[in-house]
Amino acid sequence: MSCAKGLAGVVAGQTKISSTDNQRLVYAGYPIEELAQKKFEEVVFLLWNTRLPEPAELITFSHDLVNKMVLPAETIRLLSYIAREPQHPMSILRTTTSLLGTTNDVEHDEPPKILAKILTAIAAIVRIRDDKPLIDFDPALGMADNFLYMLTGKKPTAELSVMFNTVMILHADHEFNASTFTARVVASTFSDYYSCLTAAVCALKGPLHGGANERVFEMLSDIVENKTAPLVFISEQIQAKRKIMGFGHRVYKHGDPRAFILKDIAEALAEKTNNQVYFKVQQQLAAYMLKHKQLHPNVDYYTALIYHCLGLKKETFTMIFAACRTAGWLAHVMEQREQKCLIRPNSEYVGPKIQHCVTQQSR
Ligand SMILES: CC(=O)SCCNC(=O)CCNC(=O)[C@H](O)C(C)(C)COP(=O)(O)OP(=O)(O)OC[C@H]1O[C@@H](n2cnc3c(N)ncnc32)[C@H](O)[C@@H]1OP(=O)(O)O
Ligand SMILES: O=C([O-])CC(=O)C(=O)O
Repeated sequence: MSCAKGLAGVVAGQTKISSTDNQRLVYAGYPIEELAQKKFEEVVFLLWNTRLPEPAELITFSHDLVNKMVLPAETIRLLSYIAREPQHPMSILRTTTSLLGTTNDVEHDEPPKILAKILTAIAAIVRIRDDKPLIDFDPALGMADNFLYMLTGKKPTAELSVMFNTVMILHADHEFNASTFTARVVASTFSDYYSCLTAAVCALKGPLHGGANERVFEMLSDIVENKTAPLVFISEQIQAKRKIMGFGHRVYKHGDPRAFILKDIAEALAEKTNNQVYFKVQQQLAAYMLKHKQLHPNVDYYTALIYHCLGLKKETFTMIFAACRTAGWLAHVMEQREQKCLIRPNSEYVGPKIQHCVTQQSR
């Protein structure tokens, strides 16, 4: 038996939720470019039902999601300790996701409540770490607006609301990426929702996956703060054979379709918040990477600047990604459960040939 390194090119299962075929991202048949201007809840409905909601259904669905954006008092009490720990926020989120699966009402937790709770928990982690009071959801706002409000304490303007909904939609799903596949493996054993999500958070944390967005901003601030020439910086990194975070993709070899949309949002927000210096650096790095490595920015490249412009700290960036992707993880967990099939591939054994233990008598 031979194996494909990193399962590259291997079709590991079937899904109706999303596709990256032909280098395009499509959710349940709808191109991402057409969905980008919708409300986050509408896209969540699409991912969970593989159809868009009727107007009345959308109102009920959104209302239901938003009204579930509360945490049990006991969870908040525990979070106020856990979130202050010095570990990385993604480690805090890993523990929090697991913790959410141990409260008394967990038996009745279904995807809408789970998604709502995770968003609220992420906002709470950010606020607690900043020593700021927690913000209650506003029933007049949608889910993405509430999430941003609960994170920053400011109600988004109409313009910001459109941008943030787009950011959340573009991160919501991506077929069999590493974290979603992890969630599906756990789901395939008929484990519970929170176990699947906890495993997914662990996979997303790594720098080759969702953890890249934080490293992108680290690189940008390093360049800006040290007044290094971007082209000098990048050529040195490439010569040293280092990977440049936010570039390259396992599936997209001609550019990540999400990055094209996110680039415009990053540019607009950078201008609004006086952060153009970072955007200019990003443009120079991207031009170098295309010319010398034929590599394009991925989804994590421009979101790093977007989150910075929203006033978020870089350590929290991957949690924001996790919040958006929870919608997709839940869709895949539901689908995997319906498929009723254990994921258990084979391995190619490359260890020592058959040998025998030397017993006392044969010595
Ligand atoms: C949400 C997401 O997960 S999007 C991805 C986020 N991750 C990152 O941005 C981390 C940086 N990027 C990478 O590490 C990779 O591009 C990955 C892991 C995303 C995809 O990689 P793979 O498809 O496995 O390709 P692989 O890592 O084997 O790269 C192929 C070649 O391109 C090079 N390459 C790929 N990405 C980069 C990069 N960002 N910087 C420099 N070189 C790179 C590799 O060094 C390799 O070169 P080689 O053939 O000379 O050894
Ligand atoms: O699909 C992947 O490998 C990674 C990715 O872009 C995502 O999860 O959004």
